[in-house]
Formats: sequence, C-alpha cells, structure tokens
Amino acid sequence: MSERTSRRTGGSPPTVVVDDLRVTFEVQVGRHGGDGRRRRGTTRQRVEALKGISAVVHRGEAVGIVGRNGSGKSTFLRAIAGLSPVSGGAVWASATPTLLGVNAALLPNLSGERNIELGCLAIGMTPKEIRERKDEIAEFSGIGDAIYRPMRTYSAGMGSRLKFAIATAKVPEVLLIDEALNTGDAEFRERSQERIRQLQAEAGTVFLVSHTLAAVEDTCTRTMWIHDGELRLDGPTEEVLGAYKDYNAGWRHFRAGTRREAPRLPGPVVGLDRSFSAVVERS
Ligand SMILES: Nc1ncnc2c1ncn2[C@@H]1O[C@H](COP(=O)(O)OP(=O)(O)OP(=O)(O)O)[C@@H](O)[C@H]1O
Repeated sequence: MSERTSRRTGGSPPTVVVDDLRVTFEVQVGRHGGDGRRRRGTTRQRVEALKGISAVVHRGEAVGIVGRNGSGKSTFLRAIAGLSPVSGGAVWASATPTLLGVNAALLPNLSGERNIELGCLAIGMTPKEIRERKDEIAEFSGIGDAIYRPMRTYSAGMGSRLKFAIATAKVPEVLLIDEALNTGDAEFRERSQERIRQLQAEAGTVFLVSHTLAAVEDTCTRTMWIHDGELRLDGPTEEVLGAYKDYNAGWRHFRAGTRREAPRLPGPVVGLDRSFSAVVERS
C-alpha cells in the first residue's frame, strides 16, 4: 500500500522547479557473447541516469544532494545548469544557475590573478567591481603568493579554492556546487561552508552535491537523496541523512551477515502537485 503526502514549503518564492526530469545517455559498448568473451563490433546501450525527478526549491534554501556513486547526483546538477541533454521533463529557474567549477572558464597558462579578472567577468561583474573586489577574492582563496603563478602550477586543492572564491564573489541567485568542498583542506572547508551560509542568507539558493555528510549536515537545511536515478527522499537534512545512514548501515550489516533482510529504500518522490509542492509516495 502506498501513502501519498504533500510537502509544502511556503514563504519565499520558488527559484528552481524541476518537473519529471529525465536524462538518458546512449553509449556505444563492445559486444560480448554469453561466455563473457568480446565479439566483433559495438552495440548501443541506454543509461537512464535520471528517471523522472521532481522538486521545487525556494529562495534561501541550501539543498544537499546525497546518494551512492553513480546514482545521478552530478547529472542532476548539470541538467539544472543546462549542461546535460534532457530526454524528458523540464527545469525552470528564476536566473541562470551557476555551476561551480564549470562556469568559471579559467585558463591554465594565466596567473591566478588574471584568472580572477577573467572569471569575474564571466560571472557578470563589471571591471570596476572587479578592481574593487580583486584583492578580497585573492585573500579569500587563501593561496598566498601563488596567486601570481600560472594556474597550471597549482595543486588540485589550490585550483578548487580559487574557483570557489571566484564563483562565489558575486551572489548568484542559484549556485550549484559539485563536490568542490571536498578538495580543500579542513580550514578552507570551514570557510567555504561559512560562505555558503552567507550566500543562502543573502537570498540565494544553493545546491550541494557531497559524499561528506558532515558538510551537508553543517550547510544544508534540506536534503535530497537520489538512488539509481530516482529521488527517494526529500526533506529536512536531519531526517533524510538519518534515513540514508540507516540504509547504508543496514547494507553493511546485511553483507556482514548480522542482518537477515536487505534494507528497503524509502520513497520514491514521484511528482509535483498543482500548487508546486512535491508529492511523496511512500511504500
Ligand atoms: N556522459 C555520460 N555518458 C554516459 N553515461 C553517463 C554520462 N554521465 C554520467 N553517466 C552515467 O549516469 C549515471 C549517473 O552518473 P552521475 O555522474 O550523475 O552519478 P553521481 O551520483 O554523481 O556519481 P558519483 O558519486 O560517483 O560522482 C552513471 O551510471 C554514469 O555512468
């Protein structure tokens, strides 16, 4: 039996509405016979990365996206940013979403300093704004004198810090962050989380994909759990992470033989009702 419940998040206006979003990739794969050996030629395979996700996100919400590897989290963010081919459904956004790390078109042969100028132009800052804010952005990145070196000489963490500093220099209405917080060190993670809270307070909407549940816990008011391309749970972070951790622990016990039944997934969240609230179907 299933129970349908509506979840209403009234108050501030919606900034992102995702309605039955579907993304399917077509990939060429080598042929294999029944014996597992390779055959000549290739065949097409369909990967249903998102199988109909619906959600309404409001101004001032910071939304964590969790789920195991390959569940569709990055595809979801890329589809919201308009960077993934969509095979069904629709995404509406009140402003162009900024995907951290991709929209900042940085050039490896230029110095960090020059890249701040370029990146800030790319996110719509005026030359005057850039002149006024450049030092503060460099300071926030915390990479010291390396700011004068070509970006190709940066470590992955240093590059991420600079990209984060640039992408958050201007408060975007919708900011999408994919794992960026995992690359910096503990001190930078803390500062980035603080910056996200600040953006959220300044009326932005933030989506954060992360396997670091503590980062989601500390930063996000709401969390969406995606599993195998489906939205399984969407609600207050504490509630969703609690269920997600229980599910993962359930599998660990099941595999270790200390639990007899495999854990059951919650949800799925299956659509939008006419007043734009998510409709949750529990089984
Ligand atoms: N360009 C692509 N072509 C084909 N398949 C793709 C492509 N991008 C993603 N996929 C597939 O879509 C599914 C979802 O991938 P996605 O990267 O969104 O997962 P994820 O939840 O972000 O994973 P992770 O936690 O490992 O980063 C996976 O099966 C992946 O192999």
